[in-house]
Amino acid sequence: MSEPNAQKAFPVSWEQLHRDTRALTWRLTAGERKYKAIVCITRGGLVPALIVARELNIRLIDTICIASYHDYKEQGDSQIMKGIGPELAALAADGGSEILLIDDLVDTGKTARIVRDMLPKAHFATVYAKPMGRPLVDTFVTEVSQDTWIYFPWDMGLSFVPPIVS
Ligand SMILES: O=P(O)(O)OC[C@H]1O[C@H](OP(=O)(O)OP(=O)(O)O)[C@H](O)[C@@H]1O
Ligand SMILES: O=c1[nH]c(=O)c2nc[nH]c2[nH]1
Ligand SMILES: [Mg+2]
Repeated sequence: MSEPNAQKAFPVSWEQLHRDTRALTWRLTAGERKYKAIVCITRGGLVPALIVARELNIRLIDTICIASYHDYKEQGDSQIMKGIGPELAALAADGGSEILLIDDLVDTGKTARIVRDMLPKAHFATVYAKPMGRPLVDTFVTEVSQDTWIYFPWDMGLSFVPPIVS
């Protein structure tokens, strides 16, 4: 995130994520392109990839395992722990024109740049986008400002909320 001190919160429930990811899939079906495989960027891309795979009836799914936010909200060096597997070598050979790359969001675009370099012809889709990363995404659903932190349902739990007026 470019402005770590100026933060707005954008909490996303499971239902909203499901709805937004279905909306992403509808956008993906609007184009002519057909995909033979999904490559999701773990871990955040796993849940959207499940939903898109179900909607597009794609069963060939691989992962690229990258971590860059080691401490909460603090970006460090990107660690690539796994690239695409040998089963997808033939599909990746032309740069991935029949591969759909999925992540939950783009923020600074650092992760997106790494996967785009690996598969330059793949279609890159995310559910959410921030302005710095947006030019690197082919299809997304909702844009939030750069100083917004998106809270995903797997990172949250039910807790007491103090009344507005006390
Ligand atoms: O555009 P960027 O600034 O690179 O940020 C976006 C990436 O950051 C998050 O992943 P993270 O590295 O936190 O790992 P995770 O998916 O395992 O939570 C998110 O899931 C994206 O992959
Ligand atoms: O849960 C998250 N929310 C975000 O807004 C974000 N940006 C990068 N990585 C992120 N992870
Ligand atoms: Mg991630």
